[in-house]
Amino acid sequence: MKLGTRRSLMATTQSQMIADLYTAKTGREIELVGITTFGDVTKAQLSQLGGTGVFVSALRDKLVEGEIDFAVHSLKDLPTKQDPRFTLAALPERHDVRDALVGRTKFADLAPGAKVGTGSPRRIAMLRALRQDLDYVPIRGNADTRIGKVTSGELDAVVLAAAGLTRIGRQGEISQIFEVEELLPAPGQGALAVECLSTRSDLVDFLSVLDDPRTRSAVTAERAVLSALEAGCSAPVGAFALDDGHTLNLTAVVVSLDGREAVRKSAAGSPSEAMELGRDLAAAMIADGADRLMGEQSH
Ligand SMILES: NCc1[nH]cc(CCC(=O)O)c1CC(=O)O
Repeated sequence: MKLGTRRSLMATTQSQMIADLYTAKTGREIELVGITTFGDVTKAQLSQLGGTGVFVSALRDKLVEGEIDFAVHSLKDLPTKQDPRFTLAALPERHDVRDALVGRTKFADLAPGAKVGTGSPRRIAMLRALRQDLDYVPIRGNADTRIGKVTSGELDAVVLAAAGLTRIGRQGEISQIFEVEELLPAPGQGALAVECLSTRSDLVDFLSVLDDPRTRSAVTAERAVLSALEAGCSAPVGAFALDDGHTLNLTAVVVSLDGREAVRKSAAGSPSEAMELGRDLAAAMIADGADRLMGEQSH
C-alpha cells in the first residue's frame, strides 16, 4: 500500500505517524511516496491564490492516476466542498487544536509596535481583536522558515498551529499557547484526514480502523459552519467543537479583518447531528451579520 505525502518535514512526519498507526493496528506495511505540490513551491501569499486546496490537489491527482492508494492531509487544508471522487476514510484522533506564539515573550509582553508574523487572515483578525497596537506582518513558507524570521530578528514573534510545531519537534520554541477562548482555531485544525478514492471500497474499509468517532463529529460540525458561511480556508472564521461522548459543544466566530467586530455563537447537540448543528449555528451567525463581516474574504 502506498501513502502519498507532501515532502515537507511536517507532512512526512504526519504521514509517517498515520502509517505507523496503521501498521500497529493491522500489521500491514505502508510505503511513503513523496509528492511535490504547487502550494510547496509558490511564493504567492496563500490568501491570494484564489481558492483552497493548493496543498491537496497534487495528492488527489496521484490518487486518480493510481500512483498512490491513499493520502494524509491536514484537515484544515481540505476544501469543505465535497468531491465525490474521494472519501475521507478516516479522521484519526485529533492533536492539539490551539494556536501558539513563537517568540521571546508572551503575547501580552510584546512591546507596542512589535512585529508579529502570520499569513492567516483568521489569526490576524483575532490577534487584532486582542491587541490593536502590534504590527501584523503577512508571511508564508514552511514552519521552519517562519520561525527563522524570529531567530533572525526580522520579526518579534510568529503564530503557528501548536500541532504542527509539535509534529516537527519545535514545541520547545513556543512562548505561549492561546486558549481557544481567546483565539478560536481554524475549523479542523490539529486533525489529520486520511483520503482515498471512493471507488476503493476495500480501502475505505481497511482505513476505517484509524477513525476516531469523537474527532469525526467535532470536525464535521466545525466544517459545516465554514461550508454554510461559504467561506474558505483564508476567511477570518474560527470554529471549535468538542464531543464528550454524549454531547457535542460547538463555538464559532467570524471576526472583521480589523478585529473590531465579531459575531460569536455557541450551540450544543447530539454528536450524531454534527452537520446540522454546524449548519444551524452558521445560519444564526449570518442572521447576526456574519456574512457582512467576512466581506470580500468570502468566496
Ligand atoms: N495552512 C498550513 C497548515 N496546515 C496545517 C497546519 C498545522 C497543523 C494542523 O492544523 O494540523 C498548518 C500550519 C499552521 O497553521 O501553523
